[in-house]
Amino acid sequence: MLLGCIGDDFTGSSDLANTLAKQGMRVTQYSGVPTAPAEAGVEAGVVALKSRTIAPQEAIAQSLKALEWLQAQGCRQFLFKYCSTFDSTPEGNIGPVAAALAERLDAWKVIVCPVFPATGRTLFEGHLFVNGKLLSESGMQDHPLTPMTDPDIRRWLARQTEMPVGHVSMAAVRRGAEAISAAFEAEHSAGRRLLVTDAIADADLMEIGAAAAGLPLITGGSGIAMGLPENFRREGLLAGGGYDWQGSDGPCVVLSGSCSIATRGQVAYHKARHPALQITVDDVIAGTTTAEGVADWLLAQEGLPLAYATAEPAVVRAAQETYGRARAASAIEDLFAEVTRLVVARGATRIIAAGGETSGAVVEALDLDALAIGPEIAPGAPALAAGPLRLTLKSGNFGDETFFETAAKILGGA
Ligand SMILES: Nc1ncnc2c1ncn2[C@@H]1O[C@H](COP(=O)(O)OP(=O)(O)O)[C@@H](O)[C@H]1O
Ligand SMILES: O=C(O)[C@@H](O)C(=O)COP(=O)(O)O
Repeated sequence: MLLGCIGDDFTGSSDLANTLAKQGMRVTQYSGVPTAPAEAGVEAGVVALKSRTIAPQEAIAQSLKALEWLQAQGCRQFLFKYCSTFDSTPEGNIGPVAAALAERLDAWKVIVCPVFPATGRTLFEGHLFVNGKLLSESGMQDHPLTPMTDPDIRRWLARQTEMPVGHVSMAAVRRGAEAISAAFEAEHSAGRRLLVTDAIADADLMEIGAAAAGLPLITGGSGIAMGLPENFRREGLLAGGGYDWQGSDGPCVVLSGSCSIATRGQVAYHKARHPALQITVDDVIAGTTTAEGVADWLLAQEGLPLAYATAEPAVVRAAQETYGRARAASAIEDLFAEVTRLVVARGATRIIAAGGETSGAVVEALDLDALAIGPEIAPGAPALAAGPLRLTLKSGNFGDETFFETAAKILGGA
């Protein structure tokens, strides 16, 4: 294994695995830190954690454990993957985890770059934009767990960690890999260690990737991985070839716990055309909606059934005010976890999950050790395979409104 990756959620990890696979690396995604050594032939290992919104100390502990396993597999470079919208709170967990990994790896020039141009995430003068809007005006300010109210990534990161934050501007990035390396060096000389790096296009990420050759630790969204495989290829270290994808035509269900704008559009589109069951926090907590009931309903439907807790920000806020943010979230996540266990036990072979936390609950419920990476369904969202199961873990804001239909077809082998 050459490149060791730690993802702070399950959708984000599959997004990263997709990028690395498209750039020609043999990738496996692991659910949590494996207990056994990796199988032979894996060039990039992505350890998916569900550490985005847990307590910072716990996120650090899990990330260091993942790092130790990846080191034991022989990795020579490490990547900490977080969200392209920098999903975190003023306490963390991006800053605390990045700082802990940097300390452990003795890394002094640590790139911080959430940019993902294919999904509209760009960074200019340290400010993050989503489809041309400042992060804090993009809808992310209403996220149920990590409301992003400041678009200045340098300022947000500096609230999370005492490790000095620097900046590499677009002016340097546009001059190419050598200039970027020189800018990293200048920041390092000035005592700055977490280097927020501007980029607005794939070409920028390729240059940053080239400048990252040999750096022990890189952090960012999946875009920052684009240029890394080429460094290994140049050294003759990549074998080429990938996973031979085959679909499954078994029963397919869609489970959506994401309340992000793109998912809300997908749910609206889907429920106008397919059977759809709305799940509310009130009903789950009152016990009037049960996992058994939802599973029964899903498996009794024709077409492509959807169970969704997806709701508008005002509805989410009301549930959080009544039950607290954590209780509302875990009520929905625990329900989807149990629904997943039940539908798979009863024969479902295709699962489409929407939302990072939701997908984490779904995959953890299935106790899957390793996921193989199949074709891309939408930018950042690949098809995945584990034994007879075919699944996709869709980040909240990825995919067009037909995503669930398209995913079902690709998981089916189309
Ligand atoms: N109706 C709702 N009210 C309150 N919280 C909700 C509701 N529906 C879903 N949630 C919670 O919101 C969170 C959404 O996060 P996530 O699944 O990561 O989606 P995204 O990828 O869009 O961020 C989950 O913890 C989920 O359980
Ligand atoms: O980088 C991204 O945007 C995604 O890979 C990701 O991490 C999204 O997280 P969720 O929206 O919470 O699924």
